[in-house]
Order: sequence, then structure tokens, then C-alpha cells
Amino acid sequence: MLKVENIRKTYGKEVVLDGISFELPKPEIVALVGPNGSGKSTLMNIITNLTPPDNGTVTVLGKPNTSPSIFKDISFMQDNTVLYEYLTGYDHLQFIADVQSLPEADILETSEIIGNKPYLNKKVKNYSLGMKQHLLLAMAILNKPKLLILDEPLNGLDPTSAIRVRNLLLQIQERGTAILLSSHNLGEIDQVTNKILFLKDGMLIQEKLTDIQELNYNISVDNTSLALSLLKEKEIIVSVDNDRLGIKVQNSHTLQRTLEALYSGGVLITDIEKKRSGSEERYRQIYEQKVNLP
Ligand SMILES: Nc1ncnc2c1ncn2[C@@H]1O[C@H](COP(=O)(O)OP(=O)(O)OP(=O)(O)O)[C@@H](O)[C@H]1O
Repeated sequence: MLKVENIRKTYGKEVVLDGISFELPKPEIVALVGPNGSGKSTLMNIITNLTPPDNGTVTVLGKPNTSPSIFKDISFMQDNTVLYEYLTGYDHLQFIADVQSLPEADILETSEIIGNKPYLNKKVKNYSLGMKQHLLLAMAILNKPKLLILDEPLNGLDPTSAIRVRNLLLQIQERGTAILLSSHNLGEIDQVTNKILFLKDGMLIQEKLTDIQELNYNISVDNTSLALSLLKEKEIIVSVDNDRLGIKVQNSHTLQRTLEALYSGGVLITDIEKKRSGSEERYRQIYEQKVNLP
């Protein structure tokens, strides 16, 4: 659905992207992650043919990304600077519907899904950050694209809206759309995908975090040896680190069984700590380097 080959981009002497290659072979969600200024937006702009690369090619649905015929199959949600302050949300959607010959019914259906119908006739200058995000997302999915590129889709959304958007992305993907999204919210990323492209020094580190759905807990107890024998009896796999029990659980049922076994065996639980999610842990390994101060 998307093939990016050997993309290089420089701004003056700055090498922003240095030979980026990756593929989205099927409808799936892939996250693009990296610190501020690492080149995420630049790469998305190149994929969607808004910025020319110095080198390399992008193929969308088997055709070069410069081909006019892919126009209806690809959408790009950019940041809110692309919105016109003095137009309404409806005006923005109607413009896209007109250009792509989409029926008006699609505007209403999309707004229903996104939940921005109540303020569709307000001018964008009166929108909150979250309202602008909703409009941008509605604009991006209006044409039911096969490839959806989203730059920070969850930025500025309250928790309820973020959950709604997350579920929406999963539904869109299930219906056959490949999604490439950038986000700084690693917790949110973990909820929608375990495939992550980390951008570092202009290059990609591609990861499929297999244990992403797995939660790790550290449990502190008053009697470690008793706890270990109780859990062994129940065949619950557990490790010990600094007198704390470390357990990996695939679902809340394992955690409940663990706590029940400890409680009914008379072990006092003094602390439960949920450890970091997979992508957050990996992010720290990749980007956080020790700084030696003089
Ligand atoms: N038009 C431009 N002219 C000059 N430099 C640019 C241009 N666009 C981007 N850059 C530079 O390219 C680098 C990557 O910027 P980019 O916006 O792609 O990063 P980003 O990962 O999307 O950052 P953020 O997470 O802050 O949105 C930055 O150093 C930026 O200054």
C-alpha cells in the first residue's frame, strides 16, 4: 500500500532524512515516532508529495506518489495551520467534497462519526484546539482513503475524544485502510499498534514490539518466599528483583489470580507498580543518552 525507498532530504547543510526506506504492505497501523525536529512532518510531506525529496522514491498503491490517479486514495491530516479561520467547518468539508465529487451525504455521515456536527457551521476562528483536530480528521477521512497519513491526530484531544479517535482508527484500518500516524503520546500508540518507526539522526529504527500488549507489574509483599510458593502452586510465572515480585500479565485475569492467591495465602501486599509500556521503554533506550557534565 505504501513503499518508501531511500528518501534523503536536506535543508541547507542539515541532513533531515538520510536514506529512509520502509513498507506498509497491508492495511495496518504504523506509528512514526521521534523527538521534536527529527523529521516526522518532513517525511509525511514527502510521502504525500507536498515536499520533493533530494533523492528516493515513494510508491502508493503501486503508483508513484506524483501520479494524479492516487489523489482519491490518499489523505493527509496535517496540523491546524492548513485551516481557514474565516470559513466554517462545513465549508472546509464541502470544498473537499466538491474537488473529489463526493455526495453531500458523505459530509454529514463523516461529521456524525467524528462528532463535530454540533459546531460544523461555526467559523474556525472560534474553534478550540480539539475542535480543530476533529475537523482535520473529518477532512482526512471524508474520501474514505486507502492510505491515511496522520500528523499528530491526538494532539489537543480530551481523553473521551482521544478514545473515540483511537477506536475510529482501528475501525478504519479493519475496513482496509493503511494508516501511518505520528504521535508523541506513546501510551496512545500502544493502544493502536505495535509497529513503530523510530526516527533518529535521519534514519529509521523499525520495531515490532511483540510484548506491547503485555503489562508488567512489580508487586511488593511482606513475605517473598511464601508468596513465591503460593504462586508456584497456581502455576503463575513470576520473577524476583530486589525482594519484589515481577509478573507479566497478558490480561487482567492473571493479575486478579495473582492477587487472590497472595491474599488468600495470607501475604500482605504493600505496593503494586505498573511498569512502563513497551514503546515508552524502547523510546528511552533509543533517545535518552547520558550527558556527561564537565
Ligand atoms: N521548510 C523548511 N526549511 C528549512 N528547514 C526545515 C523546513 N522544514 C523543516 N525543516 C527542518 O527540518 C527538521 C525536521 O523538522 P520536522 O518539522 O520534519 O520535524 P518533526 O519531527 O515533525 O518535529 P515536531 O515533532 O516538532 O513536529 C527541523 O530541524 C526543521 O527545522
